[in-house]
Amino acid sequence: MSVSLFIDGAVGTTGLEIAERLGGRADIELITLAEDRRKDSTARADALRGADFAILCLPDDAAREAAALAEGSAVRLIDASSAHRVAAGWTYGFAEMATGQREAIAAAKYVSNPGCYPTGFLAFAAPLIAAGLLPADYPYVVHAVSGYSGGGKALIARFEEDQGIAWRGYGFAMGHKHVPEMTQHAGLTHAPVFAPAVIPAHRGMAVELPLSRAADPRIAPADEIMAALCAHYAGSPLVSVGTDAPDGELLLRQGSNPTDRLDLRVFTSADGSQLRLVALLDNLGKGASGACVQNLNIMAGLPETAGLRL
Ligand SMILES: NC(=O)C1=CN([C@@H]2O[C@H](COP(=O)(O)OP(=O)(O)OC[C@H]3O[C@@H](n4cnc5c(N)ncnc54)[C@H](OP(=O)(O)O)[C@@H]3O)[C@@H](O)[C@H]2O)C=CC1
Ligand SMILES: CC(=O)N[C@@H](CCC(=O)OP(=O)(O)O)C(=O)O
Repeated sequence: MSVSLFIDGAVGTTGLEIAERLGGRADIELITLAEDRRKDSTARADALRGADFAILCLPDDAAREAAALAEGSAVRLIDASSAHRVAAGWTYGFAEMATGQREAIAAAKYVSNPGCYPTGFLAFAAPLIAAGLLPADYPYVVHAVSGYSGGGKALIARFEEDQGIAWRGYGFAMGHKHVPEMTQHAGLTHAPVFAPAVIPAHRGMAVELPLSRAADPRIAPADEIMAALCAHYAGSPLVSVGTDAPDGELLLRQGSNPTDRLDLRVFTSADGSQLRLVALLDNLGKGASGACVQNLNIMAGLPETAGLRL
C-alpha cells in the first residue's frame, strides 16, 4: 500500500533533495507537474487537493497560497518554509524536541518543518529549559554559520558566481525570520540575539550557544547538561550527543556528503564557569529536506528513517 505525495516547488533546492531521498521507494507515489505547469495555481490546486500528502518547498508567500489552495481537502501538509512555524493550527515538525512531539506530528494535518538554524538551537534549548537546567530568561546569543545552499537557488548562484566571498555576515537588523520560532518553541522570555553567517561551502551548518555560569549560576553544570541530553536523545538514530572535538577542533568540510544527522557537542572550561554548546548539521538534511522526509514517514506511519542519510 502506497501514499501519494505532491512536492510543491519540486525543482528547487529542498524539493530536489526530498525527491532524491524518496527515489525508488515503493511506498510513496510521487505526483509531478510538467515544467510549464509547476507554477500554475489551478494545476497546483488539483495536485495538492488530490494527494494524500504535500510538501511545500516554496518561498513563504507561495507556501501560504498553497495552504489556502489545499484548504477543505483531505491532503496533509508539511511546510518547509517559515510561513507557519509559529502559526495556530500547525504542529512544529521536530520529533525529538519534546516528549509527545512525535505523536503530535503523527496525528497532525498541518506540520511546519523547523528552520535549519532553529533545529540546532532548539535541540539544546528546548529540552534543557523544559528540564530546568537552563533558565528561560537568560540573555541567549546564538552564533551560526551555514553553507550557501541554505539560501536556496538565489544564494547558490551568488556564491558560485562570486568565488571571492570568504564570509557573509547578515541579519544585522536583528529581525531574522528564525527568531520567533526559537523564542516560542524554547519558551524564552527574551528573543535571543541571533548572529548568522554564510561560508563558501555548499552545505553544512554549525549553531553555537555560549553560556556563562559565572554570570548566571542557574545554568546547570556541564555534567548535568550532558546527562540530560544523553537521556533525552537516547536511542535516537539521528541525534548524537558528545563532548569530543578531535584535535581540539570541529570542522565543516567542503564537498561533504549529505547527511540527515544532528550532532550535539558540549564543551566546558576547566573551572566549569563557561560552556559552549555546538550543534552540527546539514542545512539541507535535518535542517530541511531530511526533516521533511522524517515527518512524512512519521505522519504516514512508515519507518521513521526510511530514505534518510544516516
Ligand atoms: N535551502 C535550505 O537549506 C532550506 C530552505 N528552507 C525553506 O524551504 C523553502 C524552499 O527553499 P529552497 O528550496 O532552498 O528555495 P529555492 O529557491 O531553491 O526553490 C524554491 C522553488 O520554489 C519555486 N516557486 C517559487 N514560487 C512558486 C510558486 N508560486 N509556485 C510554484 N513554485 C514556486 C521556485 O521556482 P523557480 O525554480 O522558477 O525559481 C523554486 O523552484 C523556503 O521557504 C526556504 O526558506 C528551509 C530550511 C533550509
Ligand atoms: C544561508 C541562508 O540564507 N539561510 C536562510 C535560512 C534557511 C532556512 O532555514 O530556511 P527557512 O528560513 O525556511 O527556515 C536565511 O538565513 O534566511
